[in-house]
Amino acid sequence: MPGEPMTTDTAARTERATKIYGRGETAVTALDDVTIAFGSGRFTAIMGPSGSGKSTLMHCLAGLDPLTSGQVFLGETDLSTLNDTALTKLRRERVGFVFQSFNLLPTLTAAENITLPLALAGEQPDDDWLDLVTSTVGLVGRLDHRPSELSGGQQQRVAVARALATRPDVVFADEPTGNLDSASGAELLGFLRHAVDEFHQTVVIVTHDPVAAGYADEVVLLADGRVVDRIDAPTAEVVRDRMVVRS
Ligand SMILES: Nc1ncnc2c1ncn2[C@@H]1O[C@H](COP(=O)(O)OP(=O)(O)OP(=O)(O)O)[C@@H](O)[C@H]1O
Repeated sequence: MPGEPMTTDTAARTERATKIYGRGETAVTALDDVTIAFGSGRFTAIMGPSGSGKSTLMHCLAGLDPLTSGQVFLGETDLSTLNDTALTKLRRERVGFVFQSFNLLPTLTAAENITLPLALAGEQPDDDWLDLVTSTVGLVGRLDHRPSELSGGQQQRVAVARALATRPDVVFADEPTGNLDSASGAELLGFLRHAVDEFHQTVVIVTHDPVAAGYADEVVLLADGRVVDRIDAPTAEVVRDRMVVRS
């Protein structure tokens, strides 16, 4: 029914989302009236040319950046109704992040980095869950190491385990394989895929890489701040072809 909150299996969605940076002549429309839903337990890759609005969409979905107009919902929660304290709490408890640059705290061990979101939220770790997550990403035996004692691939696995620690509604990953060699990148994408298949985790990544997009259930293609294409069950070849058609 019109106006009813969506009760379908949607983890996150936008409704006519517009984001304009700056004002007047220098204003940039980074998102232009985007209405899109991300299904629960699905792996979505956001793609598109540089400057097409990929990071902006992800940041707005994750409550890191407010919209100029329109709405973002995480589950049933309309982010525009939340004050800063409530938004911070939502990000801590219901959203997981993986960044291109790992963003681990150098003085903490891998285990401490992984449980940091729980500590910040004042929650007790669920040891069985953390054991499952750390063994899934192959970190058992490395948990006492600090980031500087880990390879890039291992550091990013810590970041993935940290993102999964709170069992968030959505894990957002911005170019998570951007700083990894292809073998470590493939391994990392395999872990994200496993989290979707085995833990019913919802994952949304931004990537430029058609091979990375091939791990997703769906590709959302942006251009000039708009959704211009969606590809179901993408393969790297199909993604490459569709990107060429649009370029
Ligand atoms: N904080 C900001 N202030 C002003 N303009 C911004 C800001 N952030 C992004 N933009 C502009 O908004 C547009 C979309 O940027 P965004 O970073 O979302 O694109 P992207 O698709 O993620 O690009 P890339 O692939 O290069 O990372 C660009 O024109 C960018 O210059």
